[in-house]
Amino acid sequence: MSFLLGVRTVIALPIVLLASLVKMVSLISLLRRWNSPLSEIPGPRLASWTRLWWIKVLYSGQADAELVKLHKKYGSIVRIGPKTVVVSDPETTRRILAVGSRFTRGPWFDSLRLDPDQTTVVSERDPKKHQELRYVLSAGLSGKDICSVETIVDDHIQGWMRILNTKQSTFDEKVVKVDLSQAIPFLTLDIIAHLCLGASFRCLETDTDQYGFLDALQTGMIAQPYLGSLLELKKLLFTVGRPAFIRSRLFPNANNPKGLGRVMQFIREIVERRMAQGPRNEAKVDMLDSFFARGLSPDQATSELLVVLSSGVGATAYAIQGIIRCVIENPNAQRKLQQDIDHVVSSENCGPRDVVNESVIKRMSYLQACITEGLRLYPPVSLLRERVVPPEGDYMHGYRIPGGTFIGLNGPASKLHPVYGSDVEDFRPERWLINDETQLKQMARNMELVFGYGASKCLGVNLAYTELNKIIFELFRNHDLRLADPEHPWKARGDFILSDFHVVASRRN
Ligand code: HEM
Repeated sequence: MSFLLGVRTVIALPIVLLASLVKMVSLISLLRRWNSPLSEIPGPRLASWTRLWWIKVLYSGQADAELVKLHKKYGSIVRIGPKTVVVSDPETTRRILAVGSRFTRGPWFDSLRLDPDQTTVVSERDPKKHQELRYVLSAGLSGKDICSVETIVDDHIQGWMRILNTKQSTFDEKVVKVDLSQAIPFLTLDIIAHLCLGASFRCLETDTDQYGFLDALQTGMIAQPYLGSLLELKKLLFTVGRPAFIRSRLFPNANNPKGLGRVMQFIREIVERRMAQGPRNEAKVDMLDSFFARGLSPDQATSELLVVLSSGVGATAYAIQGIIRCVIENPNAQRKLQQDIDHVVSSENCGPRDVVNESVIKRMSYLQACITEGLRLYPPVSLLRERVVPPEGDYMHGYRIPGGTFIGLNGPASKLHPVYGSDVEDFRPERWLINDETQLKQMARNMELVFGYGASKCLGVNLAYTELNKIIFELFRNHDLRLADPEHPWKARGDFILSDFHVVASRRN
C-alpha cells in the first residue's frame, strides 16, 4: 500500500507542480495586462492576450475590411495585440512618419528582408542608414537620373495597345475579352524592369509571367504579414536559415530555376556585364546606371533592384486595377472620362498613334479626379507597417502609450475619413472637383498618405503617377470597357492579390 502511495506521489507531484506553474504564469500575465497602460485602449478582448487573434484575421483574407470595421467600432486607436495598437487618423500617422520623428521601424520590417543578413531600403531599421540609402536611391527611383522615362512608359503602353488591336481585329465586332489581373501586372513589370535594367521582361509580348516573378511575389505578399506579426517564427527562420546550405532553401537565391532567385540571377548577369563594360560615360540610362554612379556596390545594386521591381510592380498594378474597376462600374464616369480624353486628343491635334505628354494629362481635371478617387478606394499599400514608440512613451487620443509599443498604421480606414463627406464608400470623382479650397486641401492632405509620408515616403511616387496617368489615358482613349461578369468583377486572395478581372474591351473609333 505504502509502495503504491509512493508511486502515485512520484507521478502526481510533477503534474501538480506543472499545473501550479502554468497558473502562476497566467496570473502574472493577467496582472501585467491589468497593469499595462495599453489595457485602457479599446479593442477585441482576445487581441489583448495574444497575437493569434490578428493571425486569424490575416488568415480570413479580409484584414483590410476588418481594420475598417475595428475603427468604426472602437474609434481612431484600437489595441490589436498584447503589445500592438493600430491608429487610423491621418494626423497621428503624419506625426509618426514625419522626418525627425522618434518613432522607428519595428521588427515587422525584418519580414521584408529577402536575406536574413542583408537589409535594403524597405527593410532597413536603423534610421541613419535608412536615410543614407534613400539619398543614394532617390535620383534613380524618382526618374531624375534616367533619360526618357516617359518615352519608355509610352512604348510599352503602345505595345500593349497593338496587342489588343491585333486580337480585336480577328473579330468583326472589334471586341476582345482581357484578364486585366494578368495584363496590368505584365505591363507594369515590363515597364519597371526596363527602367531598372534597360531590358524588359517581355511578359506582355510572350503573354507569360517570365521567370515566375509575379507568382513568387504573390506568395511573398501572402507570407509576409504573418512573418511580420509572428516575431518568434521570423526569428527562428532567420536563425535556422543562417547556414549557407539551409539559406539557399529558405530564401531566394540565384540558383533557383524560377521566382525571385531566378530574377536575382537575371539582374546579376546584367550587373556583371555592366561592370565589365566599365562606367558608361553618356547620360545615365537606367536605375542601375544611377545606383552605380552614386556608389552602390554590385551586390547592393542587385538587392535594391530586386526590391524596386517588387515594390514597383505590386502596388502600381493594384492601383491601376482599382481605378479601372471604379470607372467601369460607373458608366457615367467612363463616359465623362472619355469626353475629357477626346477633348484633349482633338485640342492637341493628335493623330491615332500620337502620344500625349504627361504634362497635358496632369491638367485633365476629370481624369485626375478618377485616379485620386480610385486610389482613395483601393489604396495599394496598407497592412500595418508597424513603428515602435520611443522609450519616453507618447500620448495618443488621450491614452498614454508606453515606450516599445508597436504602432500599426491603418491606411484603409482613413479612406472613410469624414472629410470626404457622407458618401465615402461611393466612387464619386466629382468630390475632387469642388470650389471649396479649404475642403480640397484637407482631402488632399489625407490622400497624400496613400504614398506614405516623411522619412519613408514612397520613392517611386513620380514614376507611379506617370504610369497611372498614361495607362488610364490610353486604355480609355482606345477602348470602351465593361466587366465580363458584373456580379464577380474580380477574385481577391488576401488583400491585394487579384485574379480573374475579366473585362470586355471594344475598340473605339
Ligand atoms: C500606386 C503605386 C504606389 C503606391 C500607392 C506606393 C505606396 C508606398 C508607400 C505607402 C510606401 C511607404 C511604406 C512605409 O511606410 O514604410 C512606399 C515605399 C516605397 N515605395 Fe512605393 N508605392 C507605389 C509605387 C511604387 C513604385 C512604382 C516604386 C518603384 C519605382 C516604389 C518604390 C518604393 C520604395 C523603394 C519604397 C521604400 C521607401 C523607404 O523605405 O524609404 N513604389 N510606397
